[in-house]
Amino acid sequence: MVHCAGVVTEGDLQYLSGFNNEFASEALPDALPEGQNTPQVCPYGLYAEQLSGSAFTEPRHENKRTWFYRIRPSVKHTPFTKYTRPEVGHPGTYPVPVLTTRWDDVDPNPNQIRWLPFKMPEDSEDVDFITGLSTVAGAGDCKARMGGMAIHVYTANRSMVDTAFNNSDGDMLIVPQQGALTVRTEVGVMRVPPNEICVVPRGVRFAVEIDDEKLVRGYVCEVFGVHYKIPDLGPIGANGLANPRDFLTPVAAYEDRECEFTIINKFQGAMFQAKMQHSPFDVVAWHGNYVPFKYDLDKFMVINATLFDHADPSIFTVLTAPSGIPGVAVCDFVIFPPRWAVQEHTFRPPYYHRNCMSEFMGLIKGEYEAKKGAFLPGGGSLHSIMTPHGPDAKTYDIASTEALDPVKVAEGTQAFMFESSFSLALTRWGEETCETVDSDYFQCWQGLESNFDPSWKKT
Ligand SMILES: O=C(O)Cc1cc(O)ccc1O
Ligand SMILES: [Fe+2]
Repeated sequence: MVHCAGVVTEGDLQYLSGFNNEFASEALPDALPEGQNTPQVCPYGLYAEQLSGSAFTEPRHENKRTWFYRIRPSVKHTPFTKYTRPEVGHPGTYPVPVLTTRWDDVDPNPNQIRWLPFKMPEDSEDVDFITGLSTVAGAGDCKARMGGMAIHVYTANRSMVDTAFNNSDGDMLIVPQQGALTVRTEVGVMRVPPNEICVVPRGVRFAVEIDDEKLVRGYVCEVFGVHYKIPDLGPIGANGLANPRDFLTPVAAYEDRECEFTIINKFQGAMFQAKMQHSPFDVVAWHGNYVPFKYDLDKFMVINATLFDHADPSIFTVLTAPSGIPGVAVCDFVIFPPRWAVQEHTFRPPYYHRNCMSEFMGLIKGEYEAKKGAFLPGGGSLHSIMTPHGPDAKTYDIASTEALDPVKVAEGTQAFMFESSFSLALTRWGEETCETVDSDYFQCWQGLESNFDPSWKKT
């Protein structure tokens, strides 16, 4: 057997390793045209089709496109018509999902918000990734394309069948919390279990399949007008945090299948559908750098304070969707992975703070170090711009008196944050319909008593 460096095999799937590489992949030998993109006739009688992820004229290092060599061009479909998602859910058990980009649904709410785990569909409901997607919060305009984002949660108990999603609005970062997803895309197939994440760039068609009879749940961060990148490392050097080689892009995989297929298109926040008589997953070969990818969060090379004080969470940035302002993100995807805490004479948990950024947090597994036992996997929290937050009273008491031995913190845990420079607005679904807002959240800080002692003396 020949081992090809840069090709990673997981089960029956193969991936190409690297971030933002110029990749090439063919499912049949010689399916990629040699030396040019658009030959008069392509190998195997395929059609050439370019998918652009940047303006044609963007600087070379920002330029993104992929050439598909496919059985039929994507344009062979019936006209788009308005699509209404099938009614699923009902108040009291599984709340009706709502997908929106309207950020004035409810009055602004600066309060600290915590959600108990988002509710799963019942057996009697047929819910797939698309019908079970609900918008929790967001900001910015998907039309202006000057930056913006939407946070969604998905819950599902069915695979998408003969249906693909085409999001014309934004790139989707998908964070599975429960249940593995098989993400079938035009580029190839990815298997994404919890503790891995994937990104499907705007316009790349995909379908989410789940294992039989399983319930799945997770979080999605959609960004408008920008793409996710790995952050610059500055003085950290050439290595560290999320290393480029650990990002995996699927190899070409095609199906030549004639059947009635539905393309669901999210365009300017509205949903449309078009029919085609074949599978859109018919790309036999492709080359380019505008591709979906996945990443295993356990591969993150953690850097932290090794002597004293609490480092800002930007050291845990996995991916960033930069705004045009240097160092300011439309959204950073930050994790709080297992790591050693060794700081001396330090209050080790997150500090109390008010931030000029919005912080949405989710929990994939375990418990979060600032709110042990009270912030649950599959739930969430939102600490809006300038809204105070920090460890709960119990965490404060423990962390201000504990012996500061080296300890492994967050073992078996994976909490994450979508941190945005946008002032995120809750949707009605996020604030009411979802039925999991924990109205007692503020109580967790009410036990923080004054320890002030004016007679205190330096020793
Ligand atoms: O609020 C939070 O829990 C997230 C967070 C963690 C941290 O270690 C420092 C700042 C911060 O916002
Ligand atoms: Fe915070």
